[in-house]
Amino acid sequence: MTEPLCLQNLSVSRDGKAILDGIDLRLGESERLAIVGANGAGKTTLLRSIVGLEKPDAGDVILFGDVCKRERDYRAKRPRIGFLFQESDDQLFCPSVIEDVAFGPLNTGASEAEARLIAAQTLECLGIDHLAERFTHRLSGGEKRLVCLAGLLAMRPNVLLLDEPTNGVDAENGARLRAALLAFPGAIILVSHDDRFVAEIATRALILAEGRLKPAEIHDHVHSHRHPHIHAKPAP
Ligand SMILES: Nc1ncnc2c1ncn2[C@@H]1O[C@H](COP(=O)(O)OP(=O)(O)OP(=O)(O)O)[C@@H](O)[C@H]1O
Repeated sequence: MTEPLCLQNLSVSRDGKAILDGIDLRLGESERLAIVGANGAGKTTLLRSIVGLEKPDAGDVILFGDVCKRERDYRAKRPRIGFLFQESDDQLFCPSVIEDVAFGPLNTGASEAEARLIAAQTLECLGIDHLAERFTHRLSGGEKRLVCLAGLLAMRPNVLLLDEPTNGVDAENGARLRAALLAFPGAIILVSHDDRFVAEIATRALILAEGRLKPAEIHDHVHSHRHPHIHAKPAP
């Protein structure tokens, strides 16, 4: 498959302030890349730029080998990219869980019966089939995260962009999330402040600071307790 994502010299600013300042990034087709950095560093802005929700001042977003400039370029690629928003309530909009997860397949041509079957299978794979008939707005924060992920996985995307997937997720659902991501065959960009989760999932890490991406090292070592760290790589 063609490389799913390439950013070339991408710059995005807001109110005259550079948020992303000449970002270059290539993502391999089954790579799991973590992007870490301080609050406000621009991680969400970077994810939004990838799917065309931010308009760059300069540079190129190349998705699956095609340069995307206009909304219709991005629209053609979005079904292949699952974007987990930082806020689950921005993502869930159907009354019941099963309807929400079936929405994507239904919207891309599956029959109602097929879409519900895909949704039921996806919920089962994630170990949350017991939530199928629940009202989405009555789920807990952690349950909502898993249901949002189910909605993305039901689309069988090539890439997942995950903005703080473990927010509000307890240990049991965290284990479900981890298993699902490790089994996912496509590429992942994981934005997270959860160093332990990053250490478990990511095959590469980058730090976003001052609008630029720098290589990071992932350490996951044991003292008296397990204690993962992620920090900037020393200059060569
Ligand atoms: N809609 C907006 N309008 C104006 N400024 C914004 C908007 N959204 C974000 N910003 C600003 O852009 C900068 C980057 O925000 P962004 O959400 O990308 O950071 P982040 O690294 O994802 O932060 P966090 O770790 O807190 O989620 C911040 O200074 C933020 O205040």
